[in-house]
Amino acid sequence: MTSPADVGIRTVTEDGLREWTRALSTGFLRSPEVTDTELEARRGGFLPGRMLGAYDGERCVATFRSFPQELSVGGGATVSADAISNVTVTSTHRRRGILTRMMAQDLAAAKERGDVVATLIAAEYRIYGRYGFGPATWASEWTIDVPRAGLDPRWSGPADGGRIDLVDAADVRKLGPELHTRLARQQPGAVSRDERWWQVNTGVVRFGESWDEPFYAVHRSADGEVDGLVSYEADDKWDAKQPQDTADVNWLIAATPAAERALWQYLCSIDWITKVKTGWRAPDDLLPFFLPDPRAARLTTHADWLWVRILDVVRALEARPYDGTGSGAVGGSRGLVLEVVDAAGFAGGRYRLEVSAEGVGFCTPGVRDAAEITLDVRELAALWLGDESAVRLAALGRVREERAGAARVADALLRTSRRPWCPDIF
Ligand SMILES: CC(=O)SCCNC(=O)CCNC(=O)[C@H](O)C(C)(C)COP(=O)(O)OP(=O)(O)OC[C@H]1O[C@@H](n2cnc3c(N)ncnc32)[C@H](O)[C@@H]1OP(=O)(O)O
Repeated sequence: MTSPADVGIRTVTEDGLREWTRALSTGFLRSPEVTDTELEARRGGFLPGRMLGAYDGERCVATFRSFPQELSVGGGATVSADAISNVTVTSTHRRRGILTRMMAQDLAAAKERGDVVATLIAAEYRIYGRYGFGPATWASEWTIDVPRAGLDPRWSGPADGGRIDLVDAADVRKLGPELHTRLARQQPGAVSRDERWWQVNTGVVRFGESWDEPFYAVHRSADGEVDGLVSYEADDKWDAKQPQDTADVNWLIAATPAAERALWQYLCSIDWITKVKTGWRAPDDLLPFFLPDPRAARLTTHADWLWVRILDVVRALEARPYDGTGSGAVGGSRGLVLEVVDAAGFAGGRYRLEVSAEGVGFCTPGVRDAAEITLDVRELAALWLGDESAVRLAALGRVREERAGAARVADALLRTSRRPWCPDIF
């Protein structure tokens, strides 16, 4: 067996895409055959310098890809992210440190570029904490038992002058980007969708030989503005002459609660549909409470979703808006001194976070004041967008209070009234 040192990591050239794609499929337990269709799709997403492969001789045995992304942090602000995807190590070469080497190389490059964070959606919970990532957003999936929901079976279109129309893929590519930007601006945890995202998700770019066109429905407000869009599929299930179709939501985005309600109501009103599978929603989604009987929406999955690795603490903490000032939480003190531990050396140090009455954060690095709270950079990632509670992490022994009550101050500063949510998988 080759020693780990003989497995070289290098950036992938366009010529090497077929071999790299074969390794990617192998790692994800898909057929290793690389079709010309898939190769063409991969070529379209090729970013020089951002794809890594590990090679044992000429054979690619590990894959890693990153691409530029904007991560919304609330209040219309975003930070630049190094989005990581397509991470695989072939089973013959696992647990020999190959991922660790690829990750170190990619994160160093991201830091050098000036990215504020790195992001990923983790296949398994236990992989990425060791590299400084923490779960910054969670996602929930419900299955709605439509007959139990208590909705009025009579005509149920929007009563506020809005309307719902079915549209086709070309309309989605035209209308979707602006609507998504509108949603992302107000949704901490949302990530940017580039033109390619819309092409992949409307069948223009295809990885497989077949594509089943989904249904698309748009919600327009009373003044004609597009403020909601859903992509869904339906199976064709019958049981004893009774229609038992499930509507499977690929994605649903809405910029207003009215649009969101109208689209769920629409999905639950389609004849033959007895179940609606919601896809990945915010953990505090409005959905169950739109239904007269919220228990008709059964929670089928609740799991960590977007993992974040903070590379630049100052820019991360200054980018997001703050609801609270943290004032008065501990003996009238305002702000917080955090000791951030980062074994990889990207973001460690002592920082003071202060928040003005207007909700603007100021972060000073290298302060000499005594730390009030000590935490690893992965815990800071879980707290950063407001989802996790420092008091909870302190109870778990993952945040250390150097001053009694400091975790409560952290919560008063960092927590948000609605939870962050990332609607996408990448
Ligand atoms: C963003 C994404 O793309 S998510 C998709 C991730 N990919 C997959 O899940 C595909 C299947 N799995 C794989 O390809 C590989 O097993 C990987 C990529 C998860 C790990 O690659 P490896 O090269 O084996 O990891 P590496 O040897 O660098 O492991 C480093 C450490 O992480 C641990 N580790 C790695 N994977 C796992 C895991 N799935 N569960 C628990 N621990 C893990 C190792 O035990 C090791 O621990 P140690 O440092 O204490 O010894």
